[in-house]
Amino acid sequence: MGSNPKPAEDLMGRSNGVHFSGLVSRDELDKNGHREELPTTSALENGHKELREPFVIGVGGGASSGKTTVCNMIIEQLRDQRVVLVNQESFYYGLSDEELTRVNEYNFDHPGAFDTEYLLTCMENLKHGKSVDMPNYDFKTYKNVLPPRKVNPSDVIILEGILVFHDPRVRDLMSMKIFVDTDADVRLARRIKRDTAEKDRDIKTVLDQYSKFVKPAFEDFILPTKKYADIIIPRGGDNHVAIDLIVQHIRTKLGQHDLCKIYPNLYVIQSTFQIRGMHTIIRDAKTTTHDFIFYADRLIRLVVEHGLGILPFKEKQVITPTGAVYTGVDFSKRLCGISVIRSGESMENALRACCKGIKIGKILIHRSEGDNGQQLIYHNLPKDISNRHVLLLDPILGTGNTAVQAINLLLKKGVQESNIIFLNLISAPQGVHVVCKKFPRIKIVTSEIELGLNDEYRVIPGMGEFGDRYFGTDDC
Ligand SMILES: O=P(O)(O)OC[C@H]1O[C@H](OP(=O)(O)OP(=O)(O)O)[C@H](O)[C@@H]1O
Ligand SMILES: O=c1cc[nH]c(=O)[nH]1
Repeated sequence: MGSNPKPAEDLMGRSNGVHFSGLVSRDELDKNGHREELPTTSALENGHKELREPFVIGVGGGASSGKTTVCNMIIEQLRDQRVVLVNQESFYYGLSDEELTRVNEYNFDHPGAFDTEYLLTCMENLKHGKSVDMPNYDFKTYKNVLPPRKVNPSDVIILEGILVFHDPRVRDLMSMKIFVDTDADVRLARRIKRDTAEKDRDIKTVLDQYSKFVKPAFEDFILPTKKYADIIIPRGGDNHVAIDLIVQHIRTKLGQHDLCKIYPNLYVIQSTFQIRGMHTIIRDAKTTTHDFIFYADRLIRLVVEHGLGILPFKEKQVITPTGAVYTGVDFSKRLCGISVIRSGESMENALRACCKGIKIGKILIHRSEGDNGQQLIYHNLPKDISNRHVLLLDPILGTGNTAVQAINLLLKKGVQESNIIFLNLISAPQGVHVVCKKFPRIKIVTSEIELGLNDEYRVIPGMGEFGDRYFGTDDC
């Protein structure tokens, strides 16, 4: 089996010399302005090589074998990871006018029906941390339509399609290859049901297409790729045991690079769709100040509660109104908050709302351009700070230089390193490394770990200048 597309006549299921002349190639899309430039800002382009490579999963198998269900189940179970799904079908070549007149004779199950070169480019870019413009193939018009779908790099990339294991170059990008193996009669029954209900086709047309293209293509091109699979899932999405095992394996693989494994004092709050939703809003450049404050406050409250949750505790027993004994814990008493002016001040209200009457001090550090221009300008700290647990408040951990200055001051004032809990909304891996290496006993609590920093030491993807967005000074 070769990776070269067959000539056009095979795609049309005949040998009458029809050519691909009318097909829209990816290059033409470029020339016609159908595709935007790839963004230049990406973590890897900026040389942050310690970023982990995404885990690329290929999910192949015959048409209607249950690949989509398998992918959805994996995505659902990996909900705390960034996962992006790439469909091979998005890379169908658009049909020429000539081909459109005899669409029933076009072989959509042939490897040559896909623009594998562009698929490869997109996958390579995603794998190397770059965003891509995914083509938008329209199944009604059989054409590529605008706009393309912008896809950002993720921790996990799933490439799904009937022929994703056909080209060795695409296979080589995959960390795991899954073949969904479903009996031919089940696949045919599903196809008849789907095409008659959703595509308004009659049974005869469906069966004709099946015997002319789908079945031979399965035998000639799809089934032979089964041997490349690391895992073969019989019964597709019905096989919950297989999917649980796959997800566990992916988690283990991702965990090998997990900052939390390297630094046990780093706490990333457990993600939920609510938390992802709040992040989606505050990261969106179009979000209004009002909404930014609302959702940043919600997230900050979660981070603050999580931070309070790792304070030491003493056991305490109380008598409930029923006269029974309840064995619980007593809150830590000697606490204070220290906010890094000005973004850290956005976290004070949440801390006050959780800890009645808590003392809050402030530190002002001037962050000049670049990555090491920090200068301590002002501080106002509780006099007895050395006897307290300190919740250090700053929503952004970027290079870590501001945090290092702030923590050095706290240590100089006699605070024990192990009594400092640094609360962030988002943390760049670079900042985590800097802070955790220098102060191995402090604890960091954050709601998301970022991809990295750009050339200007801004967090990527980040949320821009937090202080300006929160305090409404971004138009000044
Ligand atoms: O880890 P670093 O690279 O040092 O960056 C993080 C610092 O940058 C932000 O403050 P900024 O200087 O934007 O000031 P602001 O809070 O007054 O807006 C943030 O609140 C941190 O204090
Ligand atoms: O991306 C960044 C970096 C530092 N401070 C911010 O507010 N945003």
